[in-house]
Amino acid sequence: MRDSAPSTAPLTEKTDPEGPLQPVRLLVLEGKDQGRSALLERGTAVVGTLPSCQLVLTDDTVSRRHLTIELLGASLRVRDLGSRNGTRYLGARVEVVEVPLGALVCLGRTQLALLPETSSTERVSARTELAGLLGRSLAMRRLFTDIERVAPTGLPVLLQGETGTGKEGIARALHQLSGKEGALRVFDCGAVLPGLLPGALFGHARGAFTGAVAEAPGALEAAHEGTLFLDEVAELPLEAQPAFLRVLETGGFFRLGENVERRVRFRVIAATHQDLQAAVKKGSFREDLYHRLASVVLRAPALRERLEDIPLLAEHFARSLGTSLPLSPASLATLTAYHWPGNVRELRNAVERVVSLGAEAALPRLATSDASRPEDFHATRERVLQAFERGYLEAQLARHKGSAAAAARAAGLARSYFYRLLKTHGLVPRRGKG
Ligand SMILES: Nc1ncnc2c1ncn2[C@@H]1O[C@H](COP(=O)(O)OP(=O)(O)OP(=O)(O)O)[C@@H](O)[C@H]1O
Repeated sequence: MRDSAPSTAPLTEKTDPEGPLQPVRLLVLEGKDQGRSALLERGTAVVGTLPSCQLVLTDDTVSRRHLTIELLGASLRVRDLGSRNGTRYLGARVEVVEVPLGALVCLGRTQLALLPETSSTERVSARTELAGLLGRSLAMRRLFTDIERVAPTGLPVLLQGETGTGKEGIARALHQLSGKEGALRVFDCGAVLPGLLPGALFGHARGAFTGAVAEAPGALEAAHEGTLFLDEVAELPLEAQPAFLRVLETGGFFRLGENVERRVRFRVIAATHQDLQAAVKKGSFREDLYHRLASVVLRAPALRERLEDIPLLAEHFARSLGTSLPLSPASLATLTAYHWPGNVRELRNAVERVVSLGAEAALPRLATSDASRPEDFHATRERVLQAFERGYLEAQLARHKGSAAAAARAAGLARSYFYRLLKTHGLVPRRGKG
């Protein structure tokens, strides 16, 4: 059989209905062999510590022939070869799993990225944390590289991304790594009434408007020599936009009710979850201001595009609540199958619920509330089932002290079927306990 007896030479090329096979780079992101890589152009590659493998690793948590990776076209099939420490995908131990291009797979302590060769591997950072931002996924590692490159330039940055994806965190990281002496000043354009916004941004003189009993500086002055983070920038009223563009271009501005020009120097980072170019087309956002703000555009990826980050973030949030979060494979599968419309913020809330209510009470709400996810049914089903089966079998075996016969009885399954399931998941009942 081709998969169970992989050779080190490329195997027969497959024709795939989804198009020609594109080469994939197997790149070690974490572990003893970090940076080591191999190109898979066709067929199947074996990864392990034996010199005959296509990708040879020296990590002693990796087996001699640990797994195979088969090129299928738009996806890859990863098959564990009965390794000692197992193969993990999205936190769950897997035997055979079909993964998309760009997936991360763990072999013991080694983390392997399966990258389309066309995408630049040089942009992938080796770190999993940057200035308070956590991320293990490729999307976040690429973002880390971009942040490190852009931070010291002082260029305006436009952050785009859904709500809760961490745009403010990215702005803080850019500021922290910029070397600027001044502070980071957050100004949320959506949180101030449009009529009060110019005063809050530019400051005002005494008596500039009813209630202005004393003069006050605005956010611009507070950001002097630092960074102004303009959140929800699409909400900046059209009337305030020319004056704001002017301060970005010349550094000069007027407080409301004053005719003496003041000068400031700051870096601007703007963020929005809206399509700002569409707002330009619609006429609610000035095109010249858009171009000024969008010198560099960084995208904060949605959580469902970086499922590999979920275990890391969940543990982080649990730690910050002073506890730990041992998630069962089934809980992890629920978390990775969910659509996360509220992104990392919603994950943080879910972890809080798990910590106070327990996974059984908190997680089904996610599993049933996700009617909106239209895609990836088969992959999701496969993932959830695999993780559930394994978690269930492990728990039954543990409860019955390793006796497969007793566990099968308790589960209401035929013993032969139970054994087949154990074999599929690479689980071994305790010797003599059948
Ligand atoms: N990569 C990350 N690592 C650690 N924490 C994160 C990360 N991304 C987001 N968070 C956390 O998730 C929460 C939401 O993040 P943040 O407020 O930065 O999102 P946002 O994109 O600015 O949201 P909004 O568009 O609603 O303003 C915060 O508690 C933040 O600390």
